[in-house]
This record gives sequence, structure tokens and C-alpha cells, in this order.
Amino acid sequence: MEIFSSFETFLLSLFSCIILVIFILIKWFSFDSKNRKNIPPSPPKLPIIGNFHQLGSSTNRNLQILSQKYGPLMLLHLGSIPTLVASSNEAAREIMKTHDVSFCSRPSLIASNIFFYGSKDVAFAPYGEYWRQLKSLVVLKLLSNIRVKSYKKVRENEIVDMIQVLGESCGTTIDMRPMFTSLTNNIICRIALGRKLDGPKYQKLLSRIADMFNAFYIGDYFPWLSWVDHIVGSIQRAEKIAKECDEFLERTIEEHVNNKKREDAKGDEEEDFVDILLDLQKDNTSGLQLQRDTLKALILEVFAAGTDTTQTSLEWALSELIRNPRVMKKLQQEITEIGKGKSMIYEEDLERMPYIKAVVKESLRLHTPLPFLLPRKLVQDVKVMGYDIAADTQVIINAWAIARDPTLWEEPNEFRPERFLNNSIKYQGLNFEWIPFGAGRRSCPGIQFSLPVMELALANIVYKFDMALPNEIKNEELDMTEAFGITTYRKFPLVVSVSPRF
Ligand code: HEM
Repeated sequence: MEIFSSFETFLLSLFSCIILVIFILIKWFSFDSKNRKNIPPSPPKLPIIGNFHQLGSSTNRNLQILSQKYGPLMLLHLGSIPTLVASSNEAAREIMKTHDVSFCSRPSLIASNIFFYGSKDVAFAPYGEYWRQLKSLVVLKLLSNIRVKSYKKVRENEIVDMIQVLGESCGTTIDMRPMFTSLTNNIICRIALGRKLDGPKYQKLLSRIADMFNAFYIGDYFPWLSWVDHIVGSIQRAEKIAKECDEFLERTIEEHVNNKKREDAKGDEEEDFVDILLDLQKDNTSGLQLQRDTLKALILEVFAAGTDTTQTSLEWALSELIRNPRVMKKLQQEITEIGKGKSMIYEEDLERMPYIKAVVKESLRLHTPLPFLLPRKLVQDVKVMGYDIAADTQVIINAWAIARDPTLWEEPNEFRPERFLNNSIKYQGLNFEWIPFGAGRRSCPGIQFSLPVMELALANIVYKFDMALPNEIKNEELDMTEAFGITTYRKFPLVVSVSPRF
């Protein structure tokens, strides 16, 4: 009996143990399946550097190739920063429309913290009330349609000056890059500061700032190695240039505060941006206290965001026109018909020139100036296209690859402005197959500011001049290699010989 009862106890204990193990296994499996994440596919990575070795010097192309294997949403590890890469129009739509509010912050980057006083500008400020107020101030007060239209004379005057310099260069060869650099710098300086900057010193300062933005800072991707940036001197270099820039901005603001130079420099022009910002600083009704650092960050932002992008777009567009004589001829016909022997093309003439608008759009498609737009940062966990994406992930959108996607664009590598004639694709980021200015809350507020400059400059150049490549290089042989940075430049500046059309 005793044996039987201990056997019974043994069986009972064994049974309880089995039940307990089954229970634990069920619990464990159900816990795991609930918590198992569906992470986007990732290319294989190396220890420490992650996927950096796969980026190469043509990052836009290399990411496009990777996306053909790993899909439109890939998760890369750039050093220790998880980075989601979107490479299709659907993925871009999910990020910048469906989940825009989750994806609308920016990563904290070393250069933006150094140059923009701790990212106090619009483009790099983290998402929040400060950014919201600042962006609406910029959109409503500095870059509104009415305000931008009021600077029409500035644009036209500067283009007349450029055409004159080009005219004086007829019969010789001329590098178009410095031409476009001074055109955009002069226009932005006059609009933002009320006057042009004298001499090459400031042009140089602006280009050094751009270089510092394009530089690579180890601490951005390996925060635990940020001391290396100090050892190699990149932080010190950036800080030195930022100090020079700060002195310049301080001087400019003081000049405006003291109302020196203003009266004689401005003539019949509208208020410049510094004037407007100083007025807004006094008038507190916007609810945003415009501190001195914010003011300086905003002034610098206009230069940083507006010069490089516009000048590189102009250089690419003119390159494509030279490389495609058929398009150049058609454009010259349109412009000549509207120009009818006038001394120049004016902004109001552009309204009757659908082809120039298509040329600019097509050039922005093939040569998206910011191929990855500006990086975003995810503010909360979110599910996108069935994948779980964790808060704080950095996000880049390969707008360049989307604009050359053969499933969206017929013969995507051809320059064919006709594809933008009679269609409804707008600049404002509603058609995700073409987003040179981004989309959603963080989209570019400078569209209306840069378009008239690009369209008017191109229209006047091709109205007045025929252009050919020097040294008997055939037009179609023009080298179109890209130099990769935040902004995609031509690797080799566009050098042309110019002859008058009439
Ligand atoms: C061809 C000329 C230009 C191009 C291609 C361009 C492109 C872009 C792109 C792609 C973004 C990021 C959008 C996103 O994250 O979705 C951006 C942001 C921005 N752009 Fe532009 N831009 C141009 C000209 C300008 C100009 C002239 C200004 C000002 C005068 C300007 C001011 C800004 C600002 C302030 C932001 C930040 C917006 C934010 O973060 O909320 N841009 N731009």
C-alpha cells in the first residue's frame, strides 16, 4: 500500500511537472511571439562600422542597388545609428504622409549644433513647439508668396548683371559655376541682408561653411568615439569658421539695429529679412521670443539652404540643355517667341513658358539636389509597411533613386522635359515619385523663393546666347559625373564657350 501511494505521489508530481513545463512553454512562446519584432531586412553588416562599407562614394547609387535586393524599406546600421532607408514612392508616402507626425524630427548633428547655435534653425531643430512656431514664422513672414514676389526687381537686376558678364565673355570659355554662385549669393544677400557682400572674403566664408556641412564627423555615427573629431581637429576647424560666421552675423545685426547703411543701400527695395526679424523680435504677438541666437541661426539658414541647392540646380539644368540640343532648340524657340526681341525675359513672361518650367522640373528629377532630402528621426515606435520601426531610428529617403525608378518613369535616365508637360505633378510633395523639395511637415519652405531664380536665369541665358563645349568636345559627350555630398554637385564644373544669338 505504501509503495502504491508513493508511486501515486510520484505520478502526481510528474504530471504536475509536465503541466507546469507545458504552461511555461506556452507562456514563453506566446510572450515571444507577441514581442518578436518584424524588423526590415538589412544587408549584412560588419562589426563596429555596420553597413558603412556599403555606402561608397556614390551613396545614392549604391543604396539604390542595395534596395533592389533588400526592398524599399531597409534597415542599415551606420556605426551605432540604426538608419531606415526608403527607396520607393510607397515607402516615401508612408513616411512623409501616413506617418508624417512620427517621422518629423531631425537627428542631432554635430555641424548643425556648431553652426546653428545648438540647432536653433528650422531645418535641424527637433520636432516640437519651438520648431513649429519658427517654421510658421518663416513661411508666413519671410518666404510667403507676396514677400517673395516683392523681391522680383532684385532677381531681375542680378540676372541682368550676370548676362552682362556672360556677354563680355563671348569668344572665350567661361566656367559657369562661379557665375551661378555669385548670382545666387548676390540675390540672397540683397534679400536677406539688404546689400551684396563685398569681395571674395565672404564668398569664401560661405563656401567654407558649406564644406563643413559636407564634412564627416565620426561622433555623428559613433557617439562613443566623438573625441576622435577633436583629436583630428574637425571640431576645432568647424568652431573656428562658426566663430567667424558669428562675428559676421553680429556685425550685420548691429548694422541693422543702428540703422546705418540701410537708407542708402536699399533704395526702393522692400524690407530685408534682418529688418523683418528685428521687427518681429520687438513685436511679441507671435508668441515666440526671438532670441539673438535664433535670429542669427535663421539668417544663416537662408544662405545654407538657399545658395548651394539653387546654384547646383542651375549648373545641372544648363548641362542637360547643352547635352541635349533637341531640348535646347525647343526651349530657345519657346523663349524667342515670347521674348520677341525684348532686351530680356521678365518674370511675368515665364507664365507663358510651359517648356522652361518642364525643363527645370526634369532637371530636378534627374539631379535631385539633396538626393536624400534631409535626414529625419522617428519620435515614437511605429509600424510601416508591416515592419516595426523603433523610436529614435534615423530615416533617409533616397529621393534620387525614386526619381529614376524604371517602374515609375519611362526611360528614367533620359532628359525628357515633355514628361512634365500636361501633367499634374506639383512641387509641393503630393506626388511621391518626385519629391526634390521633400514632403509633409518638414518639406522645404523655399520652393517659391528658388523657382523664379532658376527659371529666369536659364530663360535669359538661352534667350541671349548659344553655348558649346570647348575643345571641340561633342555636346553629348559632356561628362555628367556627380560629386557626392549633402548636395550633389557636378564633379567637373561646367565650362562653356558662349556666342550671342542676336
Ligand atoms: C533648388 C532649391 C532647393 C531645394 C532643392 C531644396 C530642398 C529641400 C529639401 C529636400 C528639404 C528637406 C525636406 C524634407 O525633409 O522633407 C528642405 C528643407 C528646407 N529648406 Fe529647402 N530647398 C531649396 C531651396 C531653399 C531655399 C531658397 C530656402 C530658403 C530661403 C530653403 C529653406 C529650407 C528650410 C528652412 C528647410 C527646413 C524645413 C523643415 O525642416 O521644416 N530651401 N529643402
